[in-house]
Amino acid sequence: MRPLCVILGARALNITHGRRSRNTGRVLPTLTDLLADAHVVSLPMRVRFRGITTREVVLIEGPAGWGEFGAFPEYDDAEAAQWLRSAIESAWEGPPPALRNSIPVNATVPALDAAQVAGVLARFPGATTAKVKVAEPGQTLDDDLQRVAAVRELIPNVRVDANGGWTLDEATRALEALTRDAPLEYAEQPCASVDDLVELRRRLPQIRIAADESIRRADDPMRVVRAGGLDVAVVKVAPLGGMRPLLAIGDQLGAHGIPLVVSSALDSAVGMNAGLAAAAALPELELACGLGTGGFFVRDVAAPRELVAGSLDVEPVVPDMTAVRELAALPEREQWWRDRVRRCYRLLAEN
Ligand SMILES: O=C(O)CCC(=O)c1ccccc1C(=O)O
Ligand SMILES: [Mg+2]
Repeated sequence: MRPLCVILGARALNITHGRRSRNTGRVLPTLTDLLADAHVVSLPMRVRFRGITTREVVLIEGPAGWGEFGAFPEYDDAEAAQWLRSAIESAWEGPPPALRNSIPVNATVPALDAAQVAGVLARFPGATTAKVKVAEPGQTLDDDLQRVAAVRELIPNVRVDANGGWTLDEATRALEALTRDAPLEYAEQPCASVDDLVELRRRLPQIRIAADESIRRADDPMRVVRAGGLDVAVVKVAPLGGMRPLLAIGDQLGAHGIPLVVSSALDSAVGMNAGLAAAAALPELELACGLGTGGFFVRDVAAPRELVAGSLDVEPVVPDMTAVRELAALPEREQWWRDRVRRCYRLLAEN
């Protein structure tokens, strides 16, 4: 009788507390517990975004709530492990203390025809800032100019996101053209390299430059800051390893006087909880966040969050288990994600 109690007790302890890493101070559950309540879902999208039309993520339930693991499929395990760390933080530690309960978000406009712009913006009621994708492979500067003009007719405050798609000279020409009739709030990742961002800021001192990939995909997210490559920092919870790591980087950016924009990685309603919680915990928030992409899904794992006067409520949502079942990924995709969780978990357990 007695040994059995000890075994059950130890297991219960694992489920509720996991193990706290001596190096990082963060909680690591057992792999068994991590996979016990993991659900792989495939969410159909209304529009092509980042070249994809369905978004697959793993939802993980832990003692503190739900977390999401959705590292983009082409990312290697070392990079994806940060996203798993983030999912574990949400499910085993929960959100940091909130300083606000509602977050203003930007409308996000994919690289569509100008004629489709009004339809997209209709999904962002009350938004006063729009982020427009530009520099899409296969499109021209003229396509970008027409799309941005169509957006400005409905939402004058526009930021653009090139996802590093321009060379230095292309960026210079494009941003001059895009600011001929009206200013841009900022230009997000116009070029891929930090050196080009630095030089672009020197060439176009009147246009604010934001860094996204130079933060989220860098070994050292502060390098672009030290180099002087940005005016605004776009930060995402999962690639930075969680809400608390995001807040720690936010502290450092704040010390440099750089404002933050918390943005989604095309997260499901569960992943969006973490983005909203991180934005709610920032000491300062002056710019609209990129957390309004939930409307891109035909169906999400919870009822869509309503945008009220351009803002989203911070209150976490829990997945609707009927939706989770109906949105379940195909068996081979489920296996692929579970294997990826195992590999990334091993990387986390080593550190
Ligand atoms: O910031 C937004 O408005 C939406 C999020 C977004 O654009 C995005 C979503 C998934 C992957 C990359 C990006 C990006 O900012 O480049
Ligand atoms: Mg971006």
